[in-house]
Amino acid sequence: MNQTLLIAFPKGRLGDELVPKLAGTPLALDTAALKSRVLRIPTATPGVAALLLKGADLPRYVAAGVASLGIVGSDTLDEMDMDLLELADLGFGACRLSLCAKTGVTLEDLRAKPHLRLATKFPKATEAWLSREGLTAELVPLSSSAELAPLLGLADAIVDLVQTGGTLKAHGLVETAVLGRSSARLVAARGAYLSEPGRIRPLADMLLGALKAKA
Ligand SMILES: Nc1ncnc2c1ncn2[C@@H]1O[C@H](COP(=O)(O)OP(=O)(O)OP(=O)(O)O)[C@@H](O)[C@H]1O
Ligand SMILES: O=P(O)(O)OC[C@H]1O[C@H](OP(=O)(O)OP(=O)(O)O)[C@H](O)[C@@H]1O
Repeated sequence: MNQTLLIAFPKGRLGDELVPKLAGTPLALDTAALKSRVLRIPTATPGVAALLLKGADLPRYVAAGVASLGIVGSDTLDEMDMDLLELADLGFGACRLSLCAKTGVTLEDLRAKPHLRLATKFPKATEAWLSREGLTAELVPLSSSAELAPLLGLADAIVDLVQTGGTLKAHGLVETAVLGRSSARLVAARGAYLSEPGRIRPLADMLLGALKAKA
């Protein structure tokens, strides 16, 4: 390969799951570089490197063709209008997007509120659910620690990701409705993938093969 191929790698939870899965495979990330502050990490395959990115920024690198492939949660993809080709559901990073309220507050209680306030960093999925349910609400934009909002009166309920349910429990909250499910997806820029399949498809196969071998 004459030009380095870049894979957009997620930082955070998905990256924490992905890095060990790739250890010992052709796409293992260089451990010394991972321990440094460097954000472009060589892999075990010459000519292939990883860019460490936050989920919310990652689709942009792929859509622009800067990265040939990316790995990102479907919850993030669903919030963004990016023309990406979804190549595979990688299965890990599974969680659900749920409406959650204080224990004892039911979905009917929330429906009955004349002015419902929902705190979330998922406005698109929340608006879509509200519209399906025939409800309206004021959205309170938050980017983290949403569980505090109902406890402190900033909102009546939250729409947030739930995996183990441990964070909800620790704050006396319960799920009142599941809006959707999420897992890690392998994505490519539609144009680049279709016009240069000979370049990107072998890389996608290498990644899928590496994950399969370690499964
Ligand atoms: N319990 C969970 N809570 C949040 N995200 C989860 C969970 N389980 C799996 N995920 C996946 O991990 C992604 C979020 O990872 P993380 O919270 O580390 O994000 P990030 O990219 O650092 O963004 P931010 O800090 O803005 O949330 C989600 O988009 C989702 O696909
Ligand atoms: O069901 P659980 O397994 O407890 O996971 C759910 C929690 O994890 C995420 O938060 P994260 O730790 O990413 O922090 P954040 O509040 O900054 O998003 C999510 O927003 C929930 O708060």
